[in-house]
Amino acid sequence: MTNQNVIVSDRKPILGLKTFTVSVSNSPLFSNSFPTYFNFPRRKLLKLLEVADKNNNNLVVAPKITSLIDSMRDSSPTRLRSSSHDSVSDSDDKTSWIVRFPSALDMFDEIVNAAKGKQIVMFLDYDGTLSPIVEDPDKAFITHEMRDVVKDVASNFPTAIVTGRAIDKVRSFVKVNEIYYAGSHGMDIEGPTNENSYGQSNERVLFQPAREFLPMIEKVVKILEEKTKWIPGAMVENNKFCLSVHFRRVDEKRWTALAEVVKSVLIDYPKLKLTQGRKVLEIRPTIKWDKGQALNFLLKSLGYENSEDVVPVYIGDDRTDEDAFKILRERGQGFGILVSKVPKDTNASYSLQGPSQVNNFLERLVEWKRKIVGEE
Ligand SMILES: O=P(O)(O)OC[C@H]1O[C@H](O[C@H]2O[C@H](CO)[C@@H](O)[C@H](O)[C@H]2O)[C@H](O)[C@@H](O)[C@@H]1O
Repeated sequence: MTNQNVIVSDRKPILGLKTFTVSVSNSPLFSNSFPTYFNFPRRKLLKLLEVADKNNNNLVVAPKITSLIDSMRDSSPTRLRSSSHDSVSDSDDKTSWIVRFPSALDMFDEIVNAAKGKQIVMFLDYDGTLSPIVEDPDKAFITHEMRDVVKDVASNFPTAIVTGRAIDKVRSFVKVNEIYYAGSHGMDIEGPTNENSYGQSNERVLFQPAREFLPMIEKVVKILEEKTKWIPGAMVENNKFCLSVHFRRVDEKRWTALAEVVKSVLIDYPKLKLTQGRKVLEIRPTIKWDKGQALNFLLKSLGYENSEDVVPVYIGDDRTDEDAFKILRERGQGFGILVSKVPKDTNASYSLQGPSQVNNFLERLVEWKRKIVGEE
């Protein structure tokens, strides 16, 4: 049993169950590093865990592959489903959802009234927020109109793009230098490269809390590229301090195989964790750092750590943006705006239906700011 990683499936507490599904890898018997699954009686499993513990092996509690596949089917953040037994229809759901999370365009006056005399700081997610979701991640371009409005926003408010992508990639799409970029889900933070209206420039790298993981991520990218190349449509994207395994173009029949490859590779990397976005499995360091922490870091860098006079506005469409929405709720400041056409479970306060509504919202914000500056 030495040098084996034991994965106990199911998140249920161990003591309550009679049998468990266990996967074993790295054994000479299973050298292809695909996980092998066994059903174990509870008593035998506890013995196995005892041995694993004595041998200092890793013990990882992981979700069952079936629950991973289920959540791969869900959109991100989790889509709300109407429950058939209480005969709530999809349209009823949508109506009650839009009442709870009204359009940020309809609530525009409330938002800017709350910001009067205060400093708005803008946080913008990239994919699905500034650019529409497309099949090929390398072709997720933004429109000229969106680029222009982002530039205008950046010259009126401190602005950051907060993304799961590598900074270099997202900068090559956005092509605006007067803003902050927080790439790799906030684990790579850079300041503006051109001086912005706030005199902030040339600081470049501000914070990289996962620097030590760089070689590990590079290695895992290579392993996954190799192990997924037989799955048509699968694509591994190196996002510097994290990586994405895309399945948007993979036939659903092969999702289980892909998820199993990813999970089997991760068995050897207990310091990496698996999360999910929109048709993408994301692998990142287990450090306690996410888009919400990046938002706090940037507000602190801008001098607003304990300020009452700041209104952070965060616009995003993905499960990972929920970390930032949650931080805004905890701070009791600003507004989270979820970009979604369908009801989703969210910590945001308002909603917008897609990048073109985001564009409208940003235009109105710039107009409003120009008007109040003109009046002063
Ligand atoms: O934080 P974000 O900026 O939203 O980045 C999250 C992921 O976005 C990208 O993938 C998503 O957009 C692709 C292009 O539209 C789409 O093909 C894919 O299915 C989406 O998941 C990016 O490629 C990923 O690396 C990011 O993790």
